[in-house]
Amino acid sequence: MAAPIAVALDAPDVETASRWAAAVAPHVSTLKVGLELYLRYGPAVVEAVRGARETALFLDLKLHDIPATVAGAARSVAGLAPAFLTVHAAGGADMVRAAVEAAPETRIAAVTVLTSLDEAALGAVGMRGPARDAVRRLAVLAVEAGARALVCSPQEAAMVRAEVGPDVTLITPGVRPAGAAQGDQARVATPEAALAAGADLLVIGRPITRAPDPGAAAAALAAELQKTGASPS
Ligand SMILES: O=c1ccn([C@@H]2O[C@H](COP(=O)(O)O)[C@@H](O)[C@H]2O)c(=O)[nH]1
Repeated sequence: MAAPIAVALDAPDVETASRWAAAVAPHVSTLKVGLELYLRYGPAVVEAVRGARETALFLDLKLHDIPATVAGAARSVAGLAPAFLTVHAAGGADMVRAAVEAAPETRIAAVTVLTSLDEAALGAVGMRGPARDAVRRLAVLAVEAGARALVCSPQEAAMVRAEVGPDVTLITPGVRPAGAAQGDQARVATPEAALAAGADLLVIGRPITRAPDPGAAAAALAAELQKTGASPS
């Protein structure tokens, strides 16, 4: 079985993204298309990276606007049949609900607090208190508004799982294999720790795509997760 990893295809051009997709797809469950590619190429890039593969498609557009606009945006991409589409939970319950109702076949994944933010950065934008308090609040709000998936850091996964129960898909970026560069991620953990904490899907970009051989890097991570029993075989 493919490892529960969504590879973030954050590439400057569709040729690079397609090459990465072909290399990693045999080893992982999901391919993630984000703002860098989608804003440049639009829906065509989704078809290009998906190709004829069975791999699930995660459209990470982090919608954040008034409810009517988010509903329209979600409807616009629903035809691409993404397994997941992200919205920011901070857009509020009505906004999350609007996305859920506009794209009923897609799992709307509400981003709680970006994994690049540490306590100081959160304080600077006016969010007082520890990150995990904001994550908890936003997770509950989003699930009550109908979101069936949540995005949080692996450091909050166990707390969120306890809060929202087993049926919500927990997606964790901020995943770094031991020794990998942290880059701009602030709240991180290893893949094994993320799964042990209750994550269902690990978002991993640069540790795979910037490796000399992205296919080999994805295969090694998948094998490691299986060896440690962290991933289903
Ligand atoms: O809180 C969030 C939400 C989304 N992301 C996205 O995940 C990947 C992470 O890539 P790495 O190279 O493994 O850091 C990237 O596409 C982000 O847009 C996130 O990091 N944090």
